[in-house]
Amino acid sequence: LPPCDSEIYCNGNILSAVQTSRLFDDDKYFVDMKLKAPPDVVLLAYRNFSKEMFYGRVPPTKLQEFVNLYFDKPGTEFEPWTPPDWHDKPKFLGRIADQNLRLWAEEIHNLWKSLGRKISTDVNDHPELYSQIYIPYPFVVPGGRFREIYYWDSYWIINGLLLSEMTDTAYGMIQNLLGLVNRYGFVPNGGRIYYERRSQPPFLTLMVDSYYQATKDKNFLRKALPVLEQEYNFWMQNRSVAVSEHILNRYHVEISMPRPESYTDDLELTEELSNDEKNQLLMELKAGAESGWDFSSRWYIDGDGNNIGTLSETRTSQFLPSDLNALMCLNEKTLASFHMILDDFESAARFNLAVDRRLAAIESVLWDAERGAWFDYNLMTHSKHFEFYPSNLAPVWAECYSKPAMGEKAVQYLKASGALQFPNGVPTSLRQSGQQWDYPNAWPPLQHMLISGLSKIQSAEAQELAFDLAQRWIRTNWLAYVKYEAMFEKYDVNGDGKPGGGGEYEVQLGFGWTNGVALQLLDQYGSSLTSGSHQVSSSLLLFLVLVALLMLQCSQHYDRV
Ligand SMILES: OC[C@H]1O[C@H](O[C@H]2O[C@H](CO)[C@@H](O)[C@H](O)[C@H]2O)[C@H](O)[C@@H](O)[C@@H]1O
Repeated sequence: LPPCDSEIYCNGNILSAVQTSRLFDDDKYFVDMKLKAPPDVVLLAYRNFSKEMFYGRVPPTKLQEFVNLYFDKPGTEFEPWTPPDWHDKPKFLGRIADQNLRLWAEEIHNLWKSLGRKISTDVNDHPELYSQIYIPYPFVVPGGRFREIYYWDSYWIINGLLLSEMTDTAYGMIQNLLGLVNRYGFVPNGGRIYYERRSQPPFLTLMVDSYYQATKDKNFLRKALPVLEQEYNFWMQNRSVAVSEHILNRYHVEISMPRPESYTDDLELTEELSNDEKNQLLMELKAGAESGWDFSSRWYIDGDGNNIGTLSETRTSQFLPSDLNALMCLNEKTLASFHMILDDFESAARFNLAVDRRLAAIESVLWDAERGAWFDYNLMTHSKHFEFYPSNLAPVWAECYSKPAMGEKAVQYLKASGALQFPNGVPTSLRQSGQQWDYPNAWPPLQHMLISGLSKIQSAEAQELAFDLAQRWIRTNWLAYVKYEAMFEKYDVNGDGKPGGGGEYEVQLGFGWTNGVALQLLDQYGSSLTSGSHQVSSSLLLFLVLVALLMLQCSQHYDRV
């Protein structure tokens, strides 16, 4: 892969000086700014400017002046845009029985307008002035500091858009991502040049499937399929490992620079290390970002047993993740089904064979019959990592297991795990590491995968649990919305409507995947979900009726007296 060679946005003296001087609260702010002059002009100006300073170290006030002179604030790369396919009464709203939830769903549906972005053509004409990667179709961003398209977020965003009957916007987002595969061979983490050497969980095939299920557009499928296969091959060639006779996937990034958008975090964490250790940790942190779980004790190499561990023990590439392999299995099944739809039986057979191999690999390496779930496999200790994560049930979501009894066992595993004791969602783990992909945070994509998986199991117990978790999640989102008039990227399982926290940046509002998941759950369970407040109002009503009766009785009594 060609490295990101921008001496402004990816490496170089200006990046280092601005970030280490902490001119901005969030390192991502600077690398999202637009250049007011071509990079060579800015680089030369900086060289001359810093030469005049004592010892070449530019004082922060002077540096701020330099930044003001040569950079525009983030966000100037967009044109005003309102999705033309937005309309105010998509059908799914009518299927939501609880009036509070229906009105709230309408507001979430409205949010697509404020989260829609169109990149101006100047980014295409002068890419050297921006870190934003030009993509031709408008798209929906997560929100807050996330001012660009994100790979796996887009799956839940697109599912929400399809419910909102915004098929054209969903189509454009998928075309953008297919275009990125044509350009890079895979989909980058997000639409910025500093993200272009790592990916995120590969959900593009499932996005195409969601779009196909909504439109039945075979022409679209025919054009998308070779690109999806290209992406699949990237993951099989660059992100796989053999364990005995099996091949399984992992996250793995071989670039050892600090992440420009989290520059000072990476510098601080690695400053005491030897060069080799530093390079290794920087690669593992990027693999953590590729997993979408950045960061989590899930990737700490010694994080089993009583020891929580620290971020510097991150060894993401040394795990074969249960959820990534479940996703790859579902991708293989979906690619086989696409070939069947297009009457290419030979290619369908090729992918069905891949599914058989994947199932054998998952069941031999990740499945634990005694515990009844699928666990990440540690390549260093050659053993499974038995901590609780919602991802331990990902094969249920992907329906990638060979016997129905395994699904039922997984339900019992979940019930005994200790993760269901929280009224506001299932936590990301049971460890409080201070990282954002750990306890007490609960994330929308994980809730959705868990609920959707349980709802596919036949037993009444699994179905009831799926509904119960959907009700808890909707209540959490709704309570937070009532309190803050906002949707958050993550929530705290211990507060009734409390946003999540921890990690490298402040909790963000918006929020693309949260909205997509809420709309999907409101659609799936809309006839039975409640906001809880009509229960309050019915008890209030009962109380008022009793008071009225009492007053009536009293007045009759006084009349008689
Ligand atoms: O700036 C730190 C990291 O931020 C992103 O990760 C988080 O937000 C993404 C957008 O919602 C989400 O996809 C990811 O799962 C979150 O952990 C970014 O993706 C990272 O690469 C970046 O280092």
